Amino acid sequence: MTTTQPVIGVLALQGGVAEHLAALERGGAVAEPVRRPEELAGVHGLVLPGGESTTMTRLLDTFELFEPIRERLAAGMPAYGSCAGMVLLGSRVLDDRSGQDGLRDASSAASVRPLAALDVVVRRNAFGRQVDSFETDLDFEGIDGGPVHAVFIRAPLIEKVGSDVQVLATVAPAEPTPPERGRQESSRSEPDVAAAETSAGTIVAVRQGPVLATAFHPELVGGDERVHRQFVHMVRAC
Ligand SMILES: NC(=O)CC[C@H](N)C(=O)O
Repeated sequence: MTTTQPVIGVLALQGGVAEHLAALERGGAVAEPVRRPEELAGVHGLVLPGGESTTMTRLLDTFELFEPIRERLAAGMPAYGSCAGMVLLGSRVLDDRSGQDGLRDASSAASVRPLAALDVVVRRNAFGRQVDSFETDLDFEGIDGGPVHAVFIRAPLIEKVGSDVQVLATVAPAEPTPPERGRQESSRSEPDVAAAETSAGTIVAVRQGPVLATAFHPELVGGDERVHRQFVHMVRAC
């Protein structure tokens, strides 16, 4: 349409690239896939999509994009990460509770190397097997027009935030699942309990300056691009 539309890149190494490109276009941006440093240089902001943060870490190295993206972020480029993208934008990454407690920071040689654009501690695959994937409606600070429908897929959550980080949405405490009639209490599996505790009041969307992150996938909800529109506004404001 016009030159006033910001150009927003979507990191296109793996994951839900097409959905983000479409949501950004609907949200008022010119959206471009980014696979090479030269493509990164031409965008005003960048979306890091969902997928697998370990795989994306490897691909960022292979495509020689880790350092250029880190530098742009350090220089104030607006960014939005969903799910695995949120993991990559964090400062420290914890593994899921079933694995070793892999506390990793931006300087360690680990399977997930975060870009450290957000002062948060992120736990991968945090919701446990019972709620591996789920959908819910969330109040989202700064987004009008009612709750945002949120799709969580093997989602991370944010365990700690720095003082400059604004919490935009949390998952409400889960209702404990009543045991089925006639079912032995002892037959209830561990993950039921663990999942209920983990999802209680946990942080699933944050903003720090020009960086936005959600543990869920708004790009998968057709007909509602309010989160992407919010990011387009953030890019315009920079
Ligand atoms: N839907 C997703 O992006 C899943 C994220 C994935 N579990 C990870 O840790 O990278």
